[in-house]
Amino acid sequence: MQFKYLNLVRERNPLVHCMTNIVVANFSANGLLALGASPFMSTSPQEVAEIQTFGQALLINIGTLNKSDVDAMLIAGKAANQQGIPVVLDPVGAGATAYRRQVTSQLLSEIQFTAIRGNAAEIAFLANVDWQGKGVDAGQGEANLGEIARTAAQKYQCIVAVSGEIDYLSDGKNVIQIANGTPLFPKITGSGCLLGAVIAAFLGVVDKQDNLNAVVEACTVYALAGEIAAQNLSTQVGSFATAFLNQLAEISCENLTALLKLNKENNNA
Ligand SMILES: Nc1ncnc2c1ncn2[C@@H]1O[C@H](COP(=O)(O)OP(=O)(O)O)[C@@H](O)[C@H]1O
Ligand SMILES: Cc1ncsc1CCOP(=O)(O)O
Ligand SMILES: [Mg+2]
Repeated sequence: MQFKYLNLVRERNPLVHCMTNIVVANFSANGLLALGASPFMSTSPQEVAEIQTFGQALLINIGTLNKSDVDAMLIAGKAANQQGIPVVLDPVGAGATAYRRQVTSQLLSEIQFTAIRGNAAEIAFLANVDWQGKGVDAGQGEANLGEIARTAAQKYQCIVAVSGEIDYLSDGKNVIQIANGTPLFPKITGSGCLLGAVIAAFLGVVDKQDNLNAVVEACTVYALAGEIAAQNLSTQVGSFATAFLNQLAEISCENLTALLKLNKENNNA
């Protein structure tokens, strides 16, 4: 695999408008800054359409919802669609409550997303596949995650990334697996949410036809940064969060190839 978009993110410093949850806002902004992007956090209905006239990508994350935020997400998503700006959905806890189910369905019917990033439970819900989620966590299930990614990508006509021990990415046709990462990731809150923001940053520097490659590179760089950061840390989750932010800033395309566990498993659906 050739890494080409990471340097582009650092050169272009894309402005990523994050409509994200209150738990992860600070971590997400720090992660984007470390990577080389420019975070702008806002959920004000009065200004979110205007932001799409100068931003390079929009992230909509439903982690902590309220009516004003949902109104703003709909305004921002439609404005981004009009401006041709990539929009990423993180459907946090999508199937967990009736309100989240209703909001997710409304967002998906009124906004065309460029990519959706969620854990197994969240994307299984979108694909209408049985899975036992636990609040915002992935929970338990038996279904084939590559197929879930592919089904959701076909259904919503976008790139879908199912993150976890192995990430499964699909454009509705190809399914790509990334087996890098570290078990320390699920021990810090916001590691999935920041991944959605990082995907948005990568999408903000590429042409449409490169969207799948950009999402693959975003997830790969992210998982490898975590893997490198976790070396020698054992169970020190607090240190991991700091070391991971450092790695997002320090990781370079040159030292990635040897560690890579990437598998383009199935291109024939
Ligand atoms: N057990 C694991 N081993 C290695 N990497 C993991 C593991 N669980 C999650 N990851 C990585 O953590 C990051 C966040 O994904 P995830 O934990 O699935 O998100 P969420 O917080 O939304 O549930 C991804 O880069 C994913 O590859
Ligand atoms: C704990 C929590 N509760 C509502 S949103 C949120 C953050 C979830 O972040 P992530 O999915 O990245 O761990
Ligand atoms: Mg999540």
